[in-house]
Amino acid sequence: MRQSALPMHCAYITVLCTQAALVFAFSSSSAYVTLSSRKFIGHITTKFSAVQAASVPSAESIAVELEDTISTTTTAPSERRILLLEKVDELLSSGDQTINQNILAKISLDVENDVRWAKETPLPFETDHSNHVIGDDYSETKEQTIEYEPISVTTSSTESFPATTIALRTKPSTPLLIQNETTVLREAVETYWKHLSSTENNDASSKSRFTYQRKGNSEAHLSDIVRYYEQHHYGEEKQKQVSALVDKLLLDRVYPWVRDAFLSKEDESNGDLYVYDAIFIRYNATEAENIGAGQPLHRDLGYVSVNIMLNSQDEFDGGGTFFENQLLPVVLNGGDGTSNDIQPLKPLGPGHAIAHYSSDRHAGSATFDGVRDILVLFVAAAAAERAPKWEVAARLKSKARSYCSDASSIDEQLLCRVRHHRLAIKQVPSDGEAWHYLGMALLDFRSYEVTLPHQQQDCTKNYSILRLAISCLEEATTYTPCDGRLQNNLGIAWERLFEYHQSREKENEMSTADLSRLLDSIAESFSRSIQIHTLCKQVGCDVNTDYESACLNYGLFLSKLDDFEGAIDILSLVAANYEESKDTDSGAVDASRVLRDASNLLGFCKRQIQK
Ligand SMILES: O=C(O)CCC(=O)C(=O)O
Ligand SMILES: [Fe+2]
Repeated sequence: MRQSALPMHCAYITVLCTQAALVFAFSSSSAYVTLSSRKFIGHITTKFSAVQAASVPSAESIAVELEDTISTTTTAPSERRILLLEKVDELLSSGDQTINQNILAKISLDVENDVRWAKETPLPFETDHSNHVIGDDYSETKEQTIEYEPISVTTSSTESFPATTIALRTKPSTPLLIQNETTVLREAVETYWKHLSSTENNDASSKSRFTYQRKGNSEAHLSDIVRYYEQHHYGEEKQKQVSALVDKLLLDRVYPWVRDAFLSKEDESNGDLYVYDAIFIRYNATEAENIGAGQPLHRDLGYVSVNIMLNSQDEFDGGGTFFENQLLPVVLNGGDGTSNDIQPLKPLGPGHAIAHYSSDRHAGSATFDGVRDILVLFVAAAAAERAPKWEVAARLKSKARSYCSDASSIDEQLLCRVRHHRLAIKQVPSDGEAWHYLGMALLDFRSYEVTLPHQQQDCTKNYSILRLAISCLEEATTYTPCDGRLQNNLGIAWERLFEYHQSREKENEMSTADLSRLLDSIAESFSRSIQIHTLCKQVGCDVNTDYESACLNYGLFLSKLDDFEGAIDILSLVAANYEESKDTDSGAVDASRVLRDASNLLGFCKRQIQK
């Protein structure tokens, strides 16, 4: 009851509906494409003939607007952000503050509900010392300040250039759990799992809320385990041991560490730390499919994620946590695309941990052999007055779609999404994900507008929205340059601009320089997306669908330019997987459609060359 009424997603994959593959359909005499996988967006032909024949701005105004682009290289970041947001606000006519206030009130209510829910779990809040008596068993482990060190990457060979911290790691002297403590916890989970499998379990609270249901992954919520021991009086001693250990772990080690390492730098008072969710995860390579046991790239909900290793590296091959930002040196320095020195991060050994901002995109790299056990704690803060900005932003982004679904019309729905991401940026102006989603919401809005009957269209406005969407996506790349989906979406957005200019061929010959700049931008975005996904794959991160989409999009783009050889090179990277995917039942419908389209397009390109 309680759980089902409340959101309890420990993590979320950031799904973007327009993070589309351009779906290719082929017939014997002509090729055509429709855009988008989940949603109909538009219709173009191979040669970019007119998409729309509505009234259009003059050639002169187009030229001015192209020059007018808010450049990510020449304008100061803060000034650029202000200019962009002013344009978004104009579109939203956001003088209407009550709409914003209503959205924020809804978000606050969600936060309050989650805090209330967390209070009812047996996991202590930071200031709960008095209610949670640490058991005798653990009093001998002296209270000790957790020592830690950063794991960083350097993006410049200049020594004065600051390194970027990816995560923090506990030092050898202070693991979060000593050996017999990891044993107690692992045994407790085993016992709990046995109990679940031996009983016909209809209790909603013990049903899985794990986001990544995938072969080879098992999980158990820490609160359910503690509660299980409390409720089943599983030998008085045992019960005391498990809850005392969890209390000690949180109150004496995790909270002080998180506060010292992450919150002491914050300028706002963030209130009481608590565990938003905590899960044991077992990755079992034997049960997993051939891609290994792991989790795709995602962000966690919460402020800081603490990932504790529970068993020795001798017991498994692969594994570890991979962070997108580990690619910064390659992506920012235009590296050669190899990642020999990029390895998923691992704590020093069992009982040790790494901690990172929950909003940094990361993945559980594939465990290829054996079993890897971890305990992940998602730590958040229950502020007395209002939720911390980062939490409001995270919720605005993750709720945008569902909260906007009941708007009265499609364009209201789309603008509502724009508004959510705009508000998220107000909370955290450097939130790359919010800029990405804002850009995509604008792109969807513009795509919807161009499907309206011509007399209802305002072509100048459509064009400005497209430019604005592109600028927001570009802004996102300054904060999250290693997001391969973002690069793919930017490629799609640039292509829309190219199509727009193609459709206006008669009125306005685009200058050769502008045209070639645009074509370069499209190719650069798609190839960067492919490069990033390739690197992610090399470190055991499951990005197959995104990789295939980027290859299809790039191949399609090249084939539309009649560069069939280039398209064949790119499409060959994935088309062979189509035959394989037909033999397995693992592929999602969208994924196999992308592969099928890549395979069909490859055949088409080959025939064009033979002609
Ligand atoms: O396998 C890992 O290390 C990543 C775990 C993780 O990201 C999560 O559970 O949210
Ligand atoms: Fe995670």
